[in-house]
Amino acid sequence: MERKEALEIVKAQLTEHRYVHTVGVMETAIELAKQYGADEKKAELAAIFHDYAKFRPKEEMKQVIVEQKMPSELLEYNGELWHAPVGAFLVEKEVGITDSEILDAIKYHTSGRPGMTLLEKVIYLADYIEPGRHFPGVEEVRELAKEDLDTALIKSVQNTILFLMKKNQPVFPDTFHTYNDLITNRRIIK
Ligand SMILES: Nc1ncnc2c1ncn2[C@@H]1O[C@H](COP(=O)(O)OP(=O)(O)O)[C@@H](O)[C@H]1O
Ligand SMILES: [Fe+2]
Repeated sequence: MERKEALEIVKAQLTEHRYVHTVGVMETAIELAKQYGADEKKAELAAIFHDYAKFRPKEEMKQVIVEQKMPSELLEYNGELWHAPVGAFLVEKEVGITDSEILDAIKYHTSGRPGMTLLEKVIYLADYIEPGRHFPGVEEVRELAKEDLDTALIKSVQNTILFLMKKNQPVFPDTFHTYNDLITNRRIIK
């Protein structure tokens, strides 16, 4: 699918603000893909559609999670997590994208998962550091992303966990597992 068509499709699903964010993620994801050797076209499409389901009603997302037999544990945690797996499902069903690497990058863009693929890492990180993001710690992660993908990813996952914990919010465990996986495998390499 061409970029223009993909952007038109997703624009209809998003607010203007979220659309601008999406274009930022797209540009950042392509840059990261170039830098770290991921598939640029897949990065482009995964980025464009990563927040496809962001504004679906909570009830609709809940229904998809139940009907598609996604982990029911998701329903016990922040509803903000749901748009990622539900988005992957709807992008296949409604947009017709069938590439499993693209769909998985959408599916895991919020929680991460142990054993993330290169493309999944690129999308997670691009979502975190795109130029429209302004929050404490983002500049440090932008700098790390210039040097090493996993180091930047670890920092962004740590920041996300710390952010939730400081607000006394529950943390969906996949994000802890992502952190443990990244930090453990990095130690083996070093
Ligand atoms: N492990 C987690 N447990 C609970 N909430 C999480 C977890 N990881 C991320 N979130 C929350 O999910 C929300 C959406 O995250 P994300 O999809 O990365 O960004 P965006 O808001 O751009 O869609 C954020 O508010 C974040 O704090
Ligand atoms: Fe998102």
